[in-house]
Amino acid sequence: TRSTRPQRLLKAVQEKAMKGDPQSVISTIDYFCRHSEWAMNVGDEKGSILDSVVCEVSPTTALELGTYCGYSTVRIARLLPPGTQLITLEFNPAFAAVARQVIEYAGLHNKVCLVEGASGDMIPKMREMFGIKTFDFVFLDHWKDRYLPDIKLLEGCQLLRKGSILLADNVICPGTPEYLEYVRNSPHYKSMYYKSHLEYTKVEDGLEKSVFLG
Ligand SMILES: C[C@H](C[C@H]1O[C@@H](n2cnc3c(N)ncnc32)[C@H](O)[C@@H]1O)NC(=O)c1cc(-c2ccc(F)cc2)cc(O)c1O
Ligand SMILES: [Mg+2]
Repeated sequence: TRSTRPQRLLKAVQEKAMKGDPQSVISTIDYFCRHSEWAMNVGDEKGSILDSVVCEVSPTTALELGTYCGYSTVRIARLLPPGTQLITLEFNPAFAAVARQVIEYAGLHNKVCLVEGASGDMIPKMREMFGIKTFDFVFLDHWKDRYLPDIKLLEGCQLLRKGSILLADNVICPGTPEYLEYVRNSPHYKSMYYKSHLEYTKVEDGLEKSVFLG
């Protein structure tokens, strides 16, 4: 049967990237998505903004919602110092299988824990599964209508602390109107918008960074 796009992306990584070199895995995926097949990775332009926020926060505990092929997982994990933990949730088993191999190829499997499951089910289990107290950083990149219910779940499970940083992809395209309205008007958050473009295109998109105020 015909391969899937994530499988073709993985093949490009295995054939063209340097094993153990996260930057080469990132560049290979970006090249594949620009010149062969578009894929819904955060991409290089928004990826640079993600990098700068991760460096600024330098989180000890980080959570990613929506792994897909592991592109942003590699971007984040490559910037984390040893002893830190990035937990990434993906509920599609086929995507998770590809992501595991991309993360492994980049040599970052010791810094990443990929959990197969839906965010709504897994968030309440974070504390018992990983001994996590709170998350310093959360990257939201999963179903766009799950962003709002999931931050409310994170709040409800006391997994955010004063100063926790949320960074949300796709707040313009495909768009997360309810989420934006909430974080921009809630007294519990201070938000700012980073204008950019939809990965590998000229379409407007952006990232919303929100600080939880407690
Ligand atoms: C949602 C996907 C990303 C992944 O998230 C996993 N997922 C979902 N819900 C959950 C959960 N509740 N728990 C765990 N994992 C979960 C899924 O299986 C995908 O692998 N991302 C997108 O759909 C996405 C789409 C576009 C896009 C933009 C313009 C277009 F014309 C077409 C598509 C751009 C982007 O930048 C995206 O990020
Ligand atoms: Mg996205």
